[in-house]
Amino acid sequence: MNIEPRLQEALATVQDPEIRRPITELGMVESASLDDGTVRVKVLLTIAGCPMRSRIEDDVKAALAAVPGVREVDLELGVMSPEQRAELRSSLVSRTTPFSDPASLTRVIAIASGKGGVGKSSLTANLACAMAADGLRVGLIDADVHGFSIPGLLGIPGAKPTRVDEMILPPVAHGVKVISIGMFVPDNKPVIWRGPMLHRALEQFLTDVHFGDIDVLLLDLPPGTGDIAISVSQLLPGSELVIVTTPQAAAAQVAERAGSIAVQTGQKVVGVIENMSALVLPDGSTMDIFGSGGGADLARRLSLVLGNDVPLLGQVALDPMLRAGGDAGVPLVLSDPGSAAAEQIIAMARRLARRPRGLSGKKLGVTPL
Ligand SMILES: Nc1ncnc2c1ncn2[C@@H]1O[C@H](COP(=O)(O)OP(=O)(O)OP(=O)(O)O)[C@@H](O)[C@H]1O
Repeated sequence: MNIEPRLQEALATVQDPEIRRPITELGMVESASLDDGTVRVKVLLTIAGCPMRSRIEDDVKAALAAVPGVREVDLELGVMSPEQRAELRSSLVSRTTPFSDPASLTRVIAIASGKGGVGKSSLTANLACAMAADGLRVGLIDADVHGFSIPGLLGIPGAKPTRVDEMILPPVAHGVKVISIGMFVPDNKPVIWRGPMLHRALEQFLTDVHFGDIDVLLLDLPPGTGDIAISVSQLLPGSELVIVTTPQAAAAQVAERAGSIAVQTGQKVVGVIENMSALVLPDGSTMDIFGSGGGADLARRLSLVLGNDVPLLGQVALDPMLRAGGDAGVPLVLSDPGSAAAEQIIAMARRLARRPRGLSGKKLGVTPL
């Protein structure tokens, strides 16, 4: 198809909001021509009833209207044929788990905890948003199969992924591509799957969900050392672990077990986060509701057990606003980035995402002359 360069250029600025690639690259522009100030353009949606229809419509019209000499935009919307969809799918999806490829440059970080309720999901949601706000391309898998809460924490409780045949497009919240097992079970029903089913579900997330090129993939693991933690280590052998604990000694002891699985799985524990640290009272004094020292203690013990330095990445104070941000679906790092708890999380997000990475063994995609 021959499209005038000026129109082609304008249309290339329009992205499919879910796939996040220019519509010109996705075969969505069937035709476009300029005649006496009027552009006639036909755009093909990936599926009938595409939820992004009006957004694409608006973006195409705005992009073309800005081309000098264009007075009117006559936009026709169509739907891709099954063959066109198959072509799009094969250009986007690899049937293997892309993140397990040793050449993948996506950093995969699984957030784990020993006990439940220590704030692992809240921190994962905040870390993901902090990274995205920093300009990184971020994916987030809510693998907390029995206690999935990420969609709610990110303000998209009822969101469903768009399916294009076998390809699954993750909803985007606050710039983060999110997929959760909760998006596939109707009416908040409990997930009663065990081992092999969970493994298969995770595998499907990793192969069929189109995250595209992302810098970081975060996984919110269930608490403890169950099936999912093992599956993550098998499906993503290069993944790293962050362990969340409270300052309480008993919680840190349970968390040590979650971190110690790295001895068996060969994963690297890249740090400990202490959450629910001292509450700052209105008069400026502090109160250690859950005791103190658990994070530093856990980091020290894991360093001994694993034989490498496991740092305490940071301490996040108990902060009612952090809880309120989760309830409202707007993580604290976005609603009040200047608060002490948000600053801690933002600093940890930078530390985790911006670590220099060893490139040994990775294909760089360049050929020396
Ligand atoms: N730093 C904090 N200050 C105040 N409230 C917090 C903080 N961190 C987490 N919370 C609150 O504690 C509760 C538990 O947090 P969250 O659901 O994130 O824990 P979790 O470890 O993911 O639990 P589970 O794995 O069992 O689902 C939530 O109500 C959350 O809003």
